[in-house]
Amino acid sequence: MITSDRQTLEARNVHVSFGGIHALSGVDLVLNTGDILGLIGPNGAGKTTMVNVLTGFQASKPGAIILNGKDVSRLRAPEMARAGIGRSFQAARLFRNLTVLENLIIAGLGMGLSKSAAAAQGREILSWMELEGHSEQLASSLSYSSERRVSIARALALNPAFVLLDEPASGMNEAECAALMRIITSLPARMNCGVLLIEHNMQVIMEVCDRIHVLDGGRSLAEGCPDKIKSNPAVLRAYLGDDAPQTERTI
Ligand SMILES: Nc1ncnc2c1ncn2[C@@H]1O[C@H](COP(=O)(O)OP(=O)(O)OP(=O)(O)O)[C@@H](O)[C@H]1O
Repeated sequence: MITSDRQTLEARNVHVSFGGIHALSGVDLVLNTGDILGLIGPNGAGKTTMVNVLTGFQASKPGAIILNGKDVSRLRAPEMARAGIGRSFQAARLFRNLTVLENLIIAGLGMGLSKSAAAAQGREILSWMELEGHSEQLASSLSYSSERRVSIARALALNPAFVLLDEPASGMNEAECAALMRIITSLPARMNCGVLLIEHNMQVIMEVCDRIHVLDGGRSLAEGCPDKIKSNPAVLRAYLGDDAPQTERTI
């Protein structure tokens, strides 16, 4: 059920280590419904690990995930999804021998909808994602770009309050990426959801996001609106190295 209430997802003091590698060290992050938050940083900064923590695929020790004031750190991935935290994966995980609409119906059924309600919801989401023409197509026969869109559509069919998208446009050409970003921009108003977006194309991130959180080496480097981030000297150094000019330079 889509509500108009403002909801909040918080990561507090998140720590994740893999052996001796500190993937995340003391990261705080807040995502509100209605907002698009960009999560950026150089390779290995900890972006995917943060998405894994927020969606219950990875534990944070110490640290906590707080959903609307309630500690949900102990929930595992399927429970996080039911609690309203959805994600898409870098590789689409569709039921390949089912149609596109059937993939969405299964997600809706899993959320307790009747078959007709799940089908109606699925058709609506396919229209948002500009995929109406593909509803009866087998998932196995989709083009790469459509398959990625369907995987986002399926995440939306779980009716999440928060949608975490890890490089959703990776491998797409410029036009496909622009079309997808136009759709992503419309999601907060359509679903009253919050979107967390990982994307390496800085121009895209600056255009699409309300706020941007920058990670570097597992630590928070900066957070703010795109204009502030693109002229932040510490962010410039992280992306451009010590050669970054000190003034009047943006990403
Ligand atoms: N399962 C794992 N086992 C060991 N090390 C890992 C594991 N997952 C991530 N790491 C390490 O943790 C650090 C953060 O990785 P992560 O994938 O979160 O970064 P990222 O910012 O998403 O990088 P990229 O932009 O390259 O996708 C990296 O040093 C990575 O090698």
